[in-house]
Amino acid sequence: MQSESLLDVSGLTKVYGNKGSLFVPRKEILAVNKVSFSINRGETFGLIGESGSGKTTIGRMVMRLIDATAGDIQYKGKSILSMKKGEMDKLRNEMQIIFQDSGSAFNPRKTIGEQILHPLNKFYPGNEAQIQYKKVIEMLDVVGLRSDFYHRYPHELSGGQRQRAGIARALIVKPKFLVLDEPVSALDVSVKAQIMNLLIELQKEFQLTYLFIAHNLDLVAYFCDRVAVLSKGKMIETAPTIDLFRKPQHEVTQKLLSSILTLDGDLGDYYRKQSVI
Ligand SMILES: Nc1ncnc2c1ncn2[C@@H]1O[C@H](COP(=O)(O)OP(=O)(O)OP(=O)(O)O)[C@@H](O)[C@H]1O
Repeated sequence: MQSESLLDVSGLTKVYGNKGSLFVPRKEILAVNKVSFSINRGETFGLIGESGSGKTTIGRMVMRLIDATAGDIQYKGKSILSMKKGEMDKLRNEMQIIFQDSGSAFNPRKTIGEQILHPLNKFYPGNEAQIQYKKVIEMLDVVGLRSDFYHRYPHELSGGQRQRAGIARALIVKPKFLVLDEPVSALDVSVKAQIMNLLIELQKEFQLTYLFIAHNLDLVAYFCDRVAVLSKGKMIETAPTIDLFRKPQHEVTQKLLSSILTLDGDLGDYYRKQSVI
């Protein structure tokens, strides 16, 4: 693995708030408080913390879906916060996001194939329809869906299949960096493992770099190279995954780890086998 950094986040801060009025008092929430981290090419960097700790807000700022209040985000050494729209649009195919239920973002009235094809048309306009169609079929195959899924509608797919389709739609534009915002939280345990394995295979195949957001540690141990722990908007600990599991420094991290110790069945066994707990 190359150790050159792909993404550098420094002093990133987000304050949510209303402006206030005569009748509504001004209220501000410091959701992310001076967070800094770097992600190396090919690495999977985990961001964990309890609900409301600011993980999703960071993921969205990195994707520039929302504005940062302060700080900087550099992608390949270039500040994305100061990029003009045209420049950012070009970057959009390199940076993609997968949500908890990517399927909910699909239009219920269009087929899966049409919707996977949509970003392809946007980023690579003018390609012949037949070539575009072939690319979509190839991508369906990459994520483990048969070609007939092209003509299916979102409601005809299971949760796991929809998440596969969501991953196909993100990958069709050949991204280099993916924000995975709780990508398997909404899925059944057995499907969770399949999707996680798929993400691991895809990372190898396409040399992807991941920012993996999760609210607990149950998948982090086998998925992430390094992990950062967030609490109330602040990054309280960051370490290679194995170190974090063996020697958690912070009370919040210890608490998150203790929830794994009580895990029943497969995952608990998995961690014990790996000697991480
Ligand atoms: N659009 C918004 N307007 C106002 N406050 C918000 C908004 N989005 C998030 N917040 C607040 O910002 C803080 C961080 O929220 P965020 O969703 O980033 O946390 P999270 O760690 O991703 O939580 P979860 O695991 O529940 O998704 C919370 O206090 C939340 O209530």
